[in-house]
Amino acid sequence: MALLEVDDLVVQYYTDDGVVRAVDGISYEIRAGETVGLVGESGAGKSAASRAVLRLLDGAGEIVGGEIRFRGHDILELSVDDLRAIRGDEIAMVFQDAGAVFNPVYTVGEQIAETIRTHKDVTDSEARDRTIALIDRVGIPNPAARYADYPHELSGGMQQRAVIAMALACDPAVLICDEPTTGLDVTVQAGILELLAELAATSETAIQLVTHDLGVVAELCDRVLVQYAGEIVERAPVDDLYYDPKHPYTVGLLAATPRLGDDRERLPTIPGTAPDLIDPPTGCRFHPRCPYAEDCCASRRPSLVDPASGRPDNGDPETHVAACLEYTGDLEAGLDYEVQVRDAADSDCRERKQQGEPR
Ligand SMILES: Nc1ncnc2c1ncn2[C@@H]1O[C@H](COP(=O)(O)OP(=O)(O)OP(=O)(O)O)[C@@H](O)[C@H]1O
Repeated sequence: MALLEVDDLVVQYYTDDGVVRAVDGISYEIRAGETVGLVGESGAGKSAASRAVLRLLDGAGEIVGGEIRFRGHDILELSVDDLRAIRGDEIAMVFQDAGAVFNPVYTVGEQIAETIRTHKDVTDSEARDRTIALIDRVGIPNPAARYADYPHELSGGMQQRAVIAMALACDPAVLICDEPTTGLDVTVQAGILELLAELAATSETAIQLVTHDLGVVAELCDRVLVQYAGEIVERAPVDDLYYDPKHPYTVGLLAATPRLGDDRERLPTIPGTAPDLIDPPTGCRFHPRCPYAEDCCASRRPSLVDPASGRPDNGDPETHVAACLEYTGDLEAGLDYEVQVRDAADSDCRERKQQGEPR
């Protein structure tokens, strides 16, 4: 059964330049124990979608449509107190920025223990013991001694482990990790990813992993949602997405992801940039960057369909679906992915030449 169900969610930010529709009608569900990747380039609205789950949008942001249900209860209808009871207890978030999680004037251990005391009926010493066990579990050496450290006394990698310990404090049913390794050096990143993989494998905690890195998704996730310009353009079990991607955007992202044994010196990038969400492109939002775009792509908005049959998404999270007019029989020339990968590599090469960079 689904723990978390997001249905036709719409999130807007109000800015001086206009209304940014950061999330525009996305739907998905997450079941106990599974790890689901939400992937896409910067500005796709992944963070907005994830923050909306806990109603943690900042002042400029608003959920203007849709439903978010946790264990069947609509989160958008909950009172602030009921929401607080769920936050950090049943659903926890791991942000990129440890500074936003820990207060610099209290020790890391006190802050984790306080979270436990807020949500669970435990004595001070039980909260302390549980905290030390958590600090140990996330791989911080000398956990009893680290309990008394202030946040700034931990290295960047250790701080991020502490953030994860804080998120795990109450054994949440759902853990939302938003770019949990961004800004950390490669070795530290690998350690954090290993920790999350271990967590995914050994606990019933469902993980929603937000990242721009398909390599990370391949390592950790069971299923993937690909988000582009506020919309989900493809959804698939992880192997299907890697071995048989259906949306030209996903193909571009995969071409830009390094793989084991890759001997290309430089990876291709997707030509163009992510669109402005104040005034997104008409029709398929990817069409201005898509090598296969035809006239109809600028005027018709594709919805998620089963690529094999062209039938609308049946809502089964395991079904592979993609939003491209090719699968409803509307494209005349069709898709030829080898061309896209080659063209992307060529255009990348041309750009570098123009910039005088070595190939
Ligand atoms: N606090 C804010 N105020 C105004 N606009 C915002 C705010 N936060 C995000 N946006 C806008 O919403 C859109 C989606 O941003 P969001 O951060 O959700 O994307 P993302 O896919 O998570 O990208 P990134 O990986 O860079 O965080 C962007 O156009 C962004 O400029």
